[in-house]
Amino acid sequence: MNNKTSFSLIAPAKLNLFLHINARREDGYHELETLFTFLNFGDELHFELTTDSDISVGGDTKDIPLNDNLIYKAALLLQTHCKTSLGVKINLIKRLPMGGGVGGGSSDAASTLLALNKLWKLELNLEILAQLGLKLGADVPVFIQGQSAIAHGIGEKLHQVKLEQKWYCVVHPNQHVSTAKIFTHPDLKRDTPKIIGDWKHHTLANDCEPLVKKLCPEVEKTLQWLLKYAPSKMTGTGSCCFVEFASQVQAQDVLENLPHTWQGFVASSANVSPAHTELTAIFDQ
Ligand SMILES: C[C@@](CO)(OP(=O)(O)O)[C@H](O)COP(=O)(O)OP(=O)(O)OC[C@H]1O[C@@H](n2ccc(N)nc2=O)[C@H](O)[C@@H]1O
Ligand SMILES: Nc1ncnc2c1ncn2[C@@H]1O[C@H](COP(=O)(O)OP(=O)(O)O)[C@@H](O)[C@H]1O
Repeated sequence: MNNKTSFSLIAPAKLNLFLHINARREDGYHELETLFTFLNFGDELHFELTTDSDISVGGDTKDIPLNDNLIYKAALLLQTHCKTSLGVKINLIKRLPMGGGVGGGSSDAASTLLALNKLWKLELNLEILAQLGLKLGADVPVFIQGQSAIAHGIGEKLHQVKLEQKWYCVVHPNQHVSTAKIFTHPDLKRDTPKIIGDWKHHTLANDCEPLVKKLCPEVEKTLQWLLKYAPSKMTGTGSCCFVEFASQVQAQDVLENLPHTWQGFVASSANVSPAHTELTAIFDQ
């Protein structure tokens, strides 16, 4: 292990390649089954060690009050858990749309936990970091474990899967969809049976899609527009929609034709989270 006192780390996007909701639990959370893949595109976080125990977060954070910022919450949680007197100065470059279903906030939190575990030399294992991460959001553990996976439970029980590398064009229809609003809506489909046997032999869908399309016509319009190129899907609780291709050129072609009212990006998928790949390169090589 080296003694780096400052470095940058990606907080990659995720896609839910399918998302089934099986039941609603008594605590309001939902039992789900979802297939996570990571993308080679995301926010960028810069970490600088300080010895004064202060945690500061700067950069593209204007819209989020410090105490609500998942980066700050993650750093504080880890500092408190490990009773360290070290601090950190964090800078965020935000590239992922907020409330877009690509997991930006959760990924920021996970990359913060992974980075500070190294910077503060805490040596917690991924299991402990994932348990801490779960306190911040149901999506955080998959970013901590860093392997494409089918998730069960509320998203924290992970079964690693190996997927073929694909190229995606991800489109943000300029709509913010609140995860809590979708999960509390009476019209959400919550009764998809659990997958029995191999998931590849099942009809796979995103159970949030019909409701989000109804509440948010721009999402419906985006999915329709993308259909010209390939079968289109929504990720998570929206609002981002995506199409999958074998080559970068095909995905880039969609992006180049995108109506100006929407934003998008092209990225390849990865079975190992790019945050883990980068951390290994920084600390273990
Ligand atoms: C739906 C998913 C699928 O990947 O993604 P997003 O679209 O938000 O990215 C996630 O499970 C979201 O994870 P995350 O965004 O971390 O959720 P949390 O902060 O824990 O919870 C946000 C809200 O969603 C609801 N929630 C979340 C997860 C779950 N399994 N059941 C739920 O009912 C809870 O009511 C909570 O109020
Ligand atoms: N660092 C952060 N980046 C993004 N969102 C954050 C962050 N900290 C807190 N949030 C809050 O989390 C919410 C969900 O954000 P995000 O993870 O980007 O969406 P989604 O879960 O739909 O992918 C945002 O609307 C925002 O209020």
